[in-house]
Amino acid sequence: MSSTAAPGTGSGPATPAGDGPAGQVPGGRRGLWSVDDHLADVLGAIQPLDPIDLPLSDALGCVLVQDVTVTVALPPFDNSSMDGYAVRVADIARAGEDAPAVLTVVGDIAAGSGEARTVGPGQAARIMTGAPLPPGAEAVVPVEWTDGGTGGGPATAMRPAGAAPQGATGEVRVYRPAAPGAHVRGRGSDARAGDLALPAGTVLGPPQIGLLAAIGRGTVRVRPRPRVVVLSTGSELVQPGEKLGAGRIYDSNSFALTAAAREAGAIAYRVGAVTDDADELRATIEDQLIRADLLVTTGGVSVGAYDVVKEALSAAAEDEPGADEPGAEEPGDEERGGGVGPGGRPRPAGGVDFRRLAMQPGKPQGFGTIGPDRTPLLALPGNPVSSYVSFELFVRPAIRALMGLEDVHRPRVRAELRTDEALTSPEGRRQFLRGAYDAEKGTVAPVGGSGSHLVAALARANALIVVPEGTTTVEPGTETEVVLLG
Ligand SMILES: Nc1nc2c(c(=O)[nH]1)N[C@H]1C(S)=C(S)[C@@H](COP(=O)(O)OP(=O)(O)OC[C@H]3O[C@@H](n4cnc5c(N)ncnc54)[C@H](O)[C@@H]3O)O[C@H]1N2
Ligand code: MOO
Repeated sequence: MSSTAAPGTGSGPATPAGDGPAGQVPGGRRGLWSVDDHLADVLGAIQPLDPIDLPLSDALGCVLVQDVTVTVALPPFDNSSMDGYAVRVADIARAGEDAPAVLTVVGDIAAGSGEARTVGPGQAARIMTGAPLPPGAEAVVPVEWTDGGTGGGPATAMRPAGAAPQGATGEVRVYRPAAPGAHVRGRGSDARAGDLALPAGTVLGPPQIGLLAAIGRGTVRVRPRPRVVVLSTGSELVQPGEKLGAGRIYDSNSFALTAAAREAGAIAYRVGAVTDDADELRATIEDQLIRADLLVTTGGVSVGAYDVVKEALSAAAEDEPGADEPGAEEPGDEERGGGVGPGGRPRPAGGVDFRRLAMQPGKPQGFGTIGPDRTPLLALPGNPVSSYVSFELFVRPAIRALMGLEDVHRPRVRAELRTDEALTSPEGRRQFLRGAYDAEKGTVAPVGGSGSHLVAALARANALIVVPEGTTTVEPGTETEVVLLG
């Protein structure tokens, strides 16, 4: 790798971009924001959502905010782990193939039985898996160790109670002894009442949901899934399924990003494309605020005459107190407030800040808060690959931070670059190339080129190859940093 920067800066602490023609100050008016500074700015403005009580069936993937104690022992009572006969061990101590113990069957105990008859000396109760061990019984012998009450030698199964009700009475021959507790699942052997079932901070996966149900919890206190509204902009956009006119393209961003938001754990709402009309966009955003914990827009953040997101949200920010923005000094470098930028420059409490990042793709970005609840809004560039890469790097961590998850980032690995020709990357930009990562070989190969319109190549990729800011050429065989996509 011909490099002037240490590889792997993508996962390191915030570092100044220190590059670009416009200056050396990270987040400064004329500077480029580094990827890390932008991410830190976004995450710095995100608070985990307030906890709520959720029905168990809606809590998958959520973070528990309270310790949950076992109230009902697991299992709640001694019960059989086999279909068989509940017996007293002394009665079958000398049982063998040729000398079976013959016991009187005192009845059936099905799973769910409440009161069961006591098993006395010389007696057995026919018992089903999960049924409570009756008083007096000390062990269960599986039906395969008996004649099943037929008198016809070793059984393979019980006779159905409906077809052969006599199976619950009569005699049973037992061919093998059993130790006390054999085939009995003891009360509290899994968890005892008072034990900690799950500590606060647990991410609820299927097994944890199962445990909560097993101990009888109908609702749990968790941080909810964030509601994420995804809104694409562009008068050229047509919804899939509709007829494509001249100069029009299908809206793929809103679909890709809504799917990505769901995959990240959010409840995602896709809002079909809004045309390049600032009033319409403002009205749409206003309508959507009611159901949004986070807003994501795509398109309209560059320097064109119809870059509507910038126009609409910059105008909105002008109404915010303190939104003084005299003299943006170069195209694409306008900034709006909401917090304190990495350069230490104070920003007003609300509004969206449009900035350029030392990154490719994904250079133009907007971030800020909007509406009375200061809902975070990330304005992503419109190019499909740019918006997706930006989502992975900034929106996904934001969603996961809202959920209260500790682990907000995609995993990163190092892999050997497999390519015929050296890769080139623009000086001063952290490049995220699409790649095919092979975990077995520990290699990654570029998929498609660096163009931010290459959606077909993106669909064949499973990773992003990170080329650090100071690197302009990466030779085949170089160990590179790779972000693994889901
Ligand atoms: N003079 C300059 N032009 C551009 C610059 C620049 O610095 N100076 N930056 C370029 C970069 S980098 C990017 S990225 C784009 C970002 O532009 P916008 O965010 O304003 O996005 P649009 O202009 O609306 O669209 C860009 C491109 O993507 C297509 N698009 C938009 N939305 C969708 C969608 N929902 N589904 C599919 N495709 C979409 C759109 O048709 C355009 O082709 O600006 C560069 N220009
Ligand atoms: O930065 Mo743009 O996102 O290259 O395509």
